[in-house]
Amino acid sequence: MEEVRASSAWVASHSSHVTVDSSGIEKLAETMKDSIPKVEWDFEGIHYFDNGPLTVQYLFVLDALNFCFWPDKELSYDNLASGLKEALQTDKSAFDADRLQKYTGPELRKVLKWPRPLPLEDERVRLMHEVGFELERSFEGKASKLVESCEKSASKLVSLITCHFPGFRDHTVYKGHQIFLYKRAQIFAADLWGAFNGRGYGEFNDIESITMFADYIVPAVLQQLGVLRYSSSLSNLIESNSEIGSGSEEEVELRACSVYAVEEMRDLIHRKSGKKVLSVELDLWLWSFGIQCPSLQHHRTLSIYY
Ligand SMILES: Nc1nc2c(c(CN[C@H]3C=C[C@H](O)[C@@H]3O)cn2[C@@H]2O[C@H](COP(=O)(O)O)[C@@H](O)[C@H]2O)c(=O)[nH]1
Repeated sequence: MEEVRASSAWVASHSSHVTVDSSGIEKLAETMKDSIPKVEWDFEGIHYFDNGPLTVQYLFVLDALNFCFWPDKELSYDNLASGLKEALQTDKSAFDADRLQKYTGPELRKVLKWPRPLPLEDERVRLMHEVGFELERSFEGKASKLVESCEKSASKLVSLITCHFPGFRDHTVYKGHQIFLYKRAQIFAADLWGAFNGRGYGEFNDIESITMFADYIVPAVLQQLGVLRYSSSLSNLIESNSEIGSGSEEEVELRACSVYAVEEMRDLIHRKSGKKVLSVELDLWLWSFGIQCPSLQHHRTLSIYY
C-alpha cells in the first residue's frame, strides 16, 4: 500500500492542525521495543468463524459496513460484528449475493437487533447492495473467489477491492494532492489474516504492506499517548463534540498523520530492537487500548469510510 504510505507522509509534512511528535514516538517505541503487547484478533469473541468461505463472506459484509457508529451513543462495532454473526448462525444464506442486493433498512436493523434507525442507514443498505451486485457479476457471488484471485497478496486484494467496489474507495484531495487511506479495504485483509491465523484465506506474503486503519479511535489514542498534537482550534472542535466535515483539512490530517506516525513507530522499533513488528499488530494494540478507555474523546465525522 505504497500509495497510502506515501500520501499520508505528504500530509504529515504539510499539516496545519496536527503535528506528529517524534519525541512522543521515541518514548512509546522505547516502552514497546522489548515486549510488544500482542492482542489476539477477536479478543472480544464477537466474530463468526467456521474456517471456510462463509467466514470470508461474513468478513467482507462486516467490513463493507464497518463505519460510523458514534452518532448513536449505544451503538458500537461489537453490535455489528455480533449481529451479523448471529444472523449467519441462524441462516447460512443470509449473506448470499442475491440476498445482499435485496436488504432494506428495516431488515438490516432486524439483523442487528437494533431498535431504531442506524446511523447512515441508507448508505449501509446501498453498500450491501453494491457488494452483492459486484460479487455476483465478477466473483461468482463469493468473497472467497475475490480473495483466491489475489494469490496471497494483501496489496493486490486491496487494489482489487477498490477497483471493483466504489464504496471502498477511501481517498480524498488535500491541498491539491490525492490522498489514499483505504481503511475498510485494508482492514478486510487484516481481518482475514487475523481470523485465519495467517493460513488458508488469511495467508498473505506481503502482510507488512498494510498500514494502520485510519478510524476515529486510533488518532485519539495517539493523541492521548503524546504521539499526535493538535492545534488549539482542533482540540476545541473535538472537545466540544463538534462535527468535523469529511474531507476537511482537519479530518484528513487526523487520519493521515495517524498512518504516518504508526509507520514511523514501526521503523523505530525495528531500528532499536531489530524486531519486525507489523502495522496491523500496532493498530490492534492501539485500537483495543482505545475502546477500553471510554473517556477518550474522538473526532466526529459523518463518513462511510470509517
Ligand atoms: N483502527 C482500527 N479501527 C477499528 C478496528 C475495528 C475492529 N477490528 C476487529 C479486528 C480484530 C479485533 O478483534 C477487532 O474486533 C473497528 N474499528 C473502527 O473503530 C471504530 C468503532 O469504534 P466504536 O464506535 O467504539 O465501536 C470505527 O471507526 C470502526 O471502523 C480495528 O481493529 N482497528
